[in-house]
Amino acid sequence: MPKPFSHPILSCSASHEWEQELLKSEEDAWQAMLRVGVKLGRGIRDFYAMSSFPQSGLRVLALVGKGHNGGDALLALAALALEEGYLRQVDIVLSSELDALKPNTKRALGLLQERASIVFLQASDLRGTGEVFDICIDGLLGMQFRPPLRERITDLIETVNEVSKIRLRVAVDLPSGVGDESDERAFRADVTFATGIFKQPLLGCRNAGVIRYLDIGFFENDRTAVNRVVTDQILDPLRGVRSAFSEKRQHGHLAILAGSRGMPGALAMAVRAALQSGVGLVTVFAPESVVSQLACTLPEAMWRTWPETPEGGLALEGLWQIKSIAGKATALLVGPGMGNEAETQALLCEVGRYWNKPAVLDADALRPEVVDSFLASELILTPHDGEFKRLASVDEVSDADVLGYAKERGLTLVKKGSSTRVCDGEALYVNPTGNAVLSRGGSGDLLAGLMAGLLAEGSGSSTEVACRAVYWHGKAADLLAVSKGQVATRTTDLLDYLVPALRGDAG
Ligand SMILES: NC(=O)C1=CN([C@@H]2O[C@H](COP(=O)(O)OP(=O)(O)OC[C@H]3O[C@@H](n4cnc5c(N)ncnc54)[C@H](OP(=O)(O)O)[C@@H]3O)[C@@H](O)[C@H]2O)[C@@H](O)CC1
Ligand SMILES: Nc1ncnc2c1ncn2[C@@H]1O[C@H](COP(=O)(O)OP(=O)(O)O)[C@@H](O)[C@H]1O
Repeated sequence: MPKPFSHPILSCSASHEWEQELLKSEEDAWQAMLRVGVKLGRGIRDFYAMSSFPQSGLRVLALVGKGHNGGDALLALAALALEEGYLRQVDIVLSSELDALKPNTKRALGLLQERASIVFLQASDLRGTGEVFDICIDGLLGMQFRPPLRERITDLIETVNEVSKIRLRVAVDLPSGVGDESDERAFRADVTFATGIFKQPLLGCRNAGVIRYLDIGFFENDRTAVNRVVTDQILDPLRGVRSAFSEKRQHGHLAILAGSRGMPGALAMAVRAALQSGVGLVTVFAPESVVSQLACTLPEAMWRTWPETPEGGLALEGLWQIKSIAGKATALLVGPGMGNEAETQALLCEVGRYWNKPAVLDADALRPEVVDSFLASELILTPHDGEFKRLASVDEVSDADVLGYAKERGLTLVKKGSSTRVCDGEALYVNPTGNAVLSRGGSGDLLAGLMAGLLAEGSGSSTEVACRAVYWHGKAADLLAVSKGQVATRTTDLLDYLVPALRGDAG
C-alpha cells in the first residue's frame, strides 16, 4: 500500500515514462523546470551555507548539456541571480553547440543571461587551472543518459573531476554518467539533487554524495514501488494544534532502561531527545550512580534507581521494576550506554521475554539473542553498519539484506548511515535529510530517544514512526549545519533545531 509520507523511487526509464504522461507539452515541461530551478537554487544555497566560506559574491562553474538537465542547472542559477550579491560570475561550459540546445534549455540560458554576468569557457580552459570556483553544477546529462559517455563529455568530466579548487560539486538529478546503466567515468558530486523523481541508480551510488530530493508535485497520484523516499509530509502529524482537552497520558508514556556508570552521557542524550519528542511522560530506569548524577539536570523525566552490578551496569535483580511499569508505559527504549556486561545482557533477554508492547532496541541491545527474546513486541531496531553485520551475520550490508532481515523477523529496521534506510520487509524507505554534522558521538542516542518518544505517543505504525524520527533528526541536523557549520558544534546542539525543523517549509 502506498504511504502518503513517501514517494516512489523509479528507474530512469520508468521516470521518463512517468514524466511524459505528466508533461504533455514543451510548456508543461518549462513550468516543471521553473519549479525545479527555484527549489534547486534554494537547495544549493542552503547546502553551500554549511561551509564557512563567504556566502556572497560566488563564482560558479556550470557544466551544461543540451537536454533539460542542463536547463535545470541554468534555471537554478537564474533563481540564485535574483538574490542580491549572491553570484559574482557564472562560467559556463556547454557540451554541445549552442544551436543543439533543446528549446527549453535555450530559453533557460536566455533567462540567466538577462540576470547574471556569464563567461563561456571550453573544457581546455579548465585543465590545470588555478582558479577557485565556489560551486560547480553538473547539468550535463540526466536520466536520458545512455552509456558509454561520448569522448567530448568524458574529457570534460574527467577534467572537472581533477580540478582541485572547487569548493562544492553539485549534480542535477544524477551525476552525469550515472543512469540505469552507468559509466565508471561519471561526475563525482558532493551532493545530488534528485529533481521531481528520486531515481533508482542513486541508491548506493558513491558518485552522488549526499542525496536530496526535490518534490515538485509529480506524485499527486501515487504509484506503488518497493523503494521509496520519505517526504516532508511525514512531519505533518507533529504540526497541528493539540486538542483543548489534551491530557498527558494521551500522549504516551515512554519507559527507558539504559545507561551505566561509565556511560551516563548516552542515556542523558536519549532522555533529552525523548523529552522533546512530544511524549507525555518519561520514566527512566538507570543504575543508582547514574540517577544521582542526572535526575536534577533532566527534571521532566521520572527517575527510578535500578540495582547496579559491581562494574556499574544494570543488574538482573531489578527485573521486577519492568513488571511494575508494564501496565502504564506505552513503549520501551533499551540500549543507549548500557555496555555489554554479561549480566546486563542476560537482564535484557529476560526483559524481552516479558515485554509485549512496542519497543526500540538500540546500541548495546542490538545482539541476536536480545532481538530474539523481544519478538513478541512490535519492534524497531536501529543498527549502524557494524551493528547490522553483527545482527545478521553478514560481511557487507546491502539493501536486500536489510529487507530480508526485517521481513523474516516481522520488525522495522532502521539501518543508520550517511543515507539511512527504514525497512519493514515490504518497503524500503530512504531518508533524504541529514549530513556529516551527525558523524559525532551521541547522534544515534538522540535519534533513539526521539524515535522511542514518538513510538510511545503512537502517531502511526512503527515504520511510519521510524521514518518520522529519522527525517526529523536529519532535518534538524541540516538546519544546525547551516546555522553553525559542521565543525565546531556539539551533538546536543541538534536539539535546538527540532522546533525550526517542524516549522520550516517543505524544502
Ligand atoms: N523532461 C522534463 O520535462 C523534465 C525534466 N527534468 C530534468 O530533465 C532531465 C531530463 O532531460 P532530457 O530528457 O532533456 O534528457 P538529458 O538527460 O538532460 O539529456 C539527454 C541528452 O543527452 C544526450 N546523451 C545521452 N547519452 C549520452 C552519452 N552517452 N554521451 C553524450 N550525450 C549523451 C542525448 O543526446 P543525443 O543522443 O540525442 O545526441 C540526449 O539528447 C532530467 O534528468 C531532469 O534533470 C526536470 O526538470 C523535470 C521536467
Ligand atoms: N555522514 C553522515 N551523514 C548523515 N548522517 C550521518 C552521517 N554520519 C552519521 N550519521 C547519522 O548519525 C547517527 C549516528 O548514530 P550512531 O552511529 O549510533 O552514533 P552514536 O552511537 O555515537 O550515538 C545516525 O542516525 C546516522 O545515520
